[in-house]
Amino acid sequence: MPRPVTLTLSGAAGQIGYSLLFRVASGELLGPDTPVRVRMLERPDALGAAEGVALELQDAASPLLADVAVTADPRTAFDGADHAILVGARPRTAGMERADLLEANGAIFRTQGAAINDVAADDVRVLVIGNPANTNTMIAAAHAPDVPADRFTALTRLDHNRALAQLALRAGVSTREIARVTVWGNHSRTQYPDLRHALVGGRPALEVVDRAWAEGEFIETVAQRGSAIIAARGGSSVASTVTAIVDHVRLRRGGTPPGDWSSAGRVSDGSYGVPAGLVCSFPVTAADGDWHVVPGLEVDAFSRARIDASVAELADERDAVRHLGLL
Ligand SMILES: NC(=O)C1=CN([C@@H]2O[C@H](COP(=O)(O)OP(=O)(O)OC[C@H]3O[C@@H](n4cnc5c(N)ncnc54)[C@H](O)[C@@H]3O)[C@@H](O)[C@H]2O)C=CC1
Ligand SMILES: O=C([O-])CC(=O)C(=O)O
Repeated sequence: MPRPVTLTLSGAAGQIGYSLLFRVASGELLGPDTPVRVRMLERPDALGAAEGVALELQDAASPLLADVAVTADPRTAFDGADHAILVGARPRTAGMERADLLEANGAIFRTQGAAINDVAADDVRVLVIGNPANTNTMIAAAHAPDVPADRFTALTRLDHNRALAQLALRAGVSTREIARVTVWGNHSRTQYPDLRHALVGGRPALEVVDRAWAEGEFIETVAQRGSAIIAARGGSSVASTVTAIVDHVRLRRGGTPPGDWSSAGRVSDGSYGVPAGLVCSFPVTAADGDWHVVPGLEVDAFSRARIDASVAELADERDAVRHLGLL
């Protein structure tokens, strides 16, 4: 057996945490031969619930679970972390303005970023799920100056999977037949799911589905899927989010298939005209355990306008958190 890796999960007693931990125990996230030390980070008032999840995790009797611990202290939780999955966030409640949400979550991600900087393993990889995911990632990375910025990603694989599924339904094919879908921008309604470079059975997607659908209904369906799930279920996506987390981590570690790519929110280095420092979803390949932005894709006027609109929202969020002193 290889040495155990340490995985720290914030929000471990929440819906996503409750489901994800059992995918860790089964070996789906980190592989069937990797023992894991799980560190569950929760708010003080949810420690009891987190302890209950830890008891259930023990009852999974997984040979891969080397150790499970629960804490409300970020510095204890991230000590030696190889993988940090940041799910815990303050949800928007009645009467909260957008700025209140940014402020409450900004404070959480500032503290956690600083703790990761100080005590996590040197090669830590950080995946942020808690919303607003892109801006939370930017704040965490900004407070971890000793950790290379490209070790931080915001989850947009859920949006990517939603795009794959909608295209597969429209084209009447399996998602296995589809490659090179991209989600650009913010994990919000302004995101741009892009079929310009996508392939269906090796053919350009825009020769298989009609352009009006690709530029209209498709984008709206994918971008508003989170809201549609909330309206239908009375709660936000959980199982599909966990599936996307598993996809993201497995692809990063195992590599994206030749000729295909995924999407992930990355600290921009200025690629595709996205201002450096913003955390924007890009097309990405994985090799040797790292994500790389796919270079050199043509961006036509339609795509440019869509990307710019989502990037403008990211810049607004950055300005708001700067104003709050969180950057
Ligand atoms: N990026 C994406 O694709 C998606 C993001 N999300 C976001 O993921 C987040 C979590 O969703 P759920 O698990 O369904 O919510 P939830 O409310 O069931 O769980 C959140 C958990 O985080 C904990 N928490 C809050 N502040 C914390 C802190 N400072 N430290 C540690 N734990 C803390 C809470 O006590 C709670 O147990 C939400 O922000 C949601 O909007 C959800 C679906 C998709
Ligand atoms: O809006 C939410 O809280 C859930 C979410 O991010 C999504 O389903 O994409």
